Amino acid sequence: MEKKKQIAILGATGSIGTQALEVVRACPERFEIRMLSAGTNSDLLIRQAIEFRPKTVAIADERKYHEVKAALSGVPTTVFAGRDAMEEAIQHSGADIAISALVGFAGLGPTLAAIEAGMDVALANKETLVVAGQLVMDLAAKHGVKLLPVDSEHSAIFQCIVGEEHSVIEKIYLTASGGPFRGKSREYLSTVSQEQALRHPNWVMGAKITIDSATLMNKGLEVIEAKWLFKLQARQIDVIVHPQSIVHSLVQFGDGSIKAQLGLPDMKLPIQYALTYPDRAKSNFKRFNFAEFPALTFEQPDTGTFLNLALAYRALEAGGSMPCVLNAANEIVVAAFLKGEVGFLQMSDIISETMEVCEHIAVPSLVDYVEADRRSREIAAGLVTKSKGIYQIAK
Ligand SMILES: NC(=O)C1=CN([C@@H]2O[C@H](COP(=O)(O)OP(=O)(O)OC[C@H]3O[C@@H](n4cnc5c(N)ncnc54)[C@H](OP(=O)(O)O)[C@@H]3O)[C@@H](O)[C@H]2O)C=CC1
Ligand SMILES: CC(=O)[C@@H](O)[C@H](O)COP(=O)(O)O
Ligand SMILES: [Mn+2]
Repeated sequence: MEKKKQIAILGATGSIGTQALEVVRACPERFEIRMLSAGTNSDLLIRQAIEFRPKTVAIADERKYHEVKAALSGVPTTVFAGRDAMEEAIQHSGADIAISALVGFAGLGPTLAAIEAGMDVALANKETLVVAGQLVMDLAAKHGVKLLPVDSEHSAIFQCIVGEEHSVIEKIYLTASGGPFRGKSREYLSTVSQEQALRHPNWVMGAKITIDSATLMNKGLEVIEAKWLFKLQARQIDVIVHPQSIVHSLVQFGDGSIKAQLGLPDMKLPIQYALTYPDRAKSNFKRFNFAEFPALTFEQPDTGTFLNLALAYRALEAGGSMPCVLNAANEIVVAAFLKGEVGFLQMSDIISETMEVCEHIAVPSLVDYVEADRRSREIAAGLVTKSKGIYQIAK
């Protein structure tokens, strides 16, 4: 009987975190939970900890410490709370693999802590690689740990290249659903609401990534993520819109052959593959039925309407701290859009302006990334405040 894989989940209460726990629940003979974390959702974290009895839990919101500690008094779990709680809980967990399922820049520190603790990382938090790709890849190499993609497109590519030499990869195609506003004009987009933007056609996900899908920033972030995961140049990464989200991505090889990975839109499959790699475990996930999808279609992204994809390629070409600046500005505008402070189209304008004015560092250290993130947020927030009045009067 093989030893059970010991798992830490950063962001256990979110969309990826809860689906990861479904995968673990379905395979108790393979997996055991060692660490769980939440931002503020103490109720769910407590229920998860009572069910899975991890060695450690972390709650970022310090005010929830006593509540979580009291609720887990009958469970052999150490509770950490506050700013460094996730790093501490990871270090003390003894896990073999960490699922990085936090959202945004907040995922970087805990993911680095998992790597430093010698854990493999099942990476959903794409922002970690967008912000500090070189640093993360170097640290993973130094500690001899694997970065296993969870993002559906990157998992698809990873599955397509198993057994292939890196030198035979000519290019990759990342598929994009096109989001809820595929085919819409800029005039239409100027009045769309948060509720409309949150209605993804195929996937149920957290709010931030759902807005990123609607603006195509998600695909921009994924282009940068792919560069680091698969050691590719920007010109080797293309985006193709595929509204059915069945073909999760494709790889073209030097002989012209293309491999694709297909399946129903269900994140449990890429999560499970990352946890069992190099094995492919059985599952009872719902199977694809050709009768339900008589046509799988593909079209070019509308980059004249959705400007974020070009901004992401620009950040990738500039390198250094620019992808970090792009990411921070994007986090600010997405939060502002969700609060009704800026309109849909203003998001790209503010990101673009932030990238123009924020200082660029060619070879950043971790401290430089933290500062670039802070400075970009400051600039973007200032631009949000400036445009807020104009947007609200126009509404
Ligand atoms: N959802 C999906 O299907 C997919 C997601 N991804 C990527 O995976 C990552 C997670 O996405 P998703 O699960 O949708 O996000 P959610 O918003 O659903 O979940 C985020 C998780 O992170 C926690 N969290 C958020 N902010 C902080 C913080 N500052 N400190 C500590 N914990 C925090 C939340 O805790 P709490 O619940 O307490 O707020 C929650 O557990 C993102 O990077 C996303 O791009 C990639 C592909 C698909
Ligand atoms: C499930 C997943 O990996 C998401 O990143 C998804 O791809 C988002 O859909 P879009 O293709 O609309 O960005
Ligand atoms: Mn994706």
